[in-house]
Amino acid sequence: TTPCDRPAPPTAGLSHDKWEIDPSEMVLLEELGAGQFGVVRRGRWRGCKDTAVKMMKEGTMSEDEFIEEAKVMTKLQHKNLVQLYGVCSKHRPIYIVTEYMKHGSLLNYMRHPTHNQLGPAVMLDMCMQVCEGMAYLEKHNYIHRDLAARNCLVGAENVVKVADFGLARYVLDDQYTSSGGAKFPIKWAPPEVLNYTRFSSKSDVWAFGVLMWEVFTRGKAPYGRLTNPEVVEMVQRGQVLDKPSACSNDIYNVMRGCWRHAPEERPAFRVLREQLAGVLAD
Ligand SMILES: CNC(=O)Nc1cc(-c2cccc(-n3cnc4cc(C(C)(C)C)ccc4c3=O)c2C)cn(C)c1=O
Repeated sequence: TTPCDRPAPPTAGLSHDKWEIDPSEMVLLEELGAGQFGVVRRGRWRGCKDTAVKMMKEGTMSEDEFIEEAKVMTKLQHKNLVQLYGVCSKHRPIYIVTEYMKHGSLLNYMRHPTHNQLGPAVMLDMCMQVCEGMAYLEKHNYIHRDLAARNCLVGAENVVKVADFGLARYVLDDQYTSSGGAKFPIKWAPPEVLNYTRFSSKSDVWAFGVLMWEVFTRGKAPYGRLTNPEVVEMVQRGQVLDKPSACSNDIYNVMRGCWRHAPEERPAFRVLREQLAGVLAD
């Protein structure tokens, strides 16, 4: 039998005993795109397991710290998290090997004309799936730090999973890491992150509210063409995003709860899950 028929290892890793993946068992296929760390390609492990392989461009990531953290990340396993299978760290560039999601990013999926017909029920279900994955991270005291529709991925049957959780900590580009940098995700950041870069699961909740807005506007850019300084000014003043037309008042009230100025006033993901379930039922 092909190795994929072997019973799955008790852990998420691709091999039975370690997170170190043997690159000779990985066939690299087409390029999927480029992210913060360089090129990502589809891969085939041991001839049958679909994977995505991030090939870490030199100087983009603090690699040793990440390799240490990878052991923790591979233990985070949930149906709405993109599974980290392991790393190839014995050569340069190092590879980060994860589960493959065939429809790509949630943002592009929502913007795609054929998915533009997705109704509010499907949109709400997608938000609920992201919420489930985030509630799991919250339970494990794990902060994403860059939750947005672009950092979620879509698989078969509208399955949505949260990707690249925690990786922001290992980015070396200070255009991305400093709140004044051009690549800092200002439009997904709450006041305490804008002012003190104080990340928490409650700052992930703020970002989740913006992700809900992205989903219900079918992939619009939050705050339109406003510049980052203009958005910072608006958010400090307590002004929040308007209700998307595809969104009911109940759903918009859930979003607004995520945008309360004080982090402790925002609902935890485990509470958001109940709120969204309540709306689903209506
Ligand atoms: C058609 N199907 C697909 O394309 N599937 C897939 C595309 C990607 C993919 C392709 C290119 C770039 C990126 N990408 C994007 N943003 C990133 C952002 C960060 C942070 C640190 C800024 C959050 C880190 C890494 C990345 C990153 O690797 C991804 C996730 C990953 N996976 C697992 C797929 O199944």
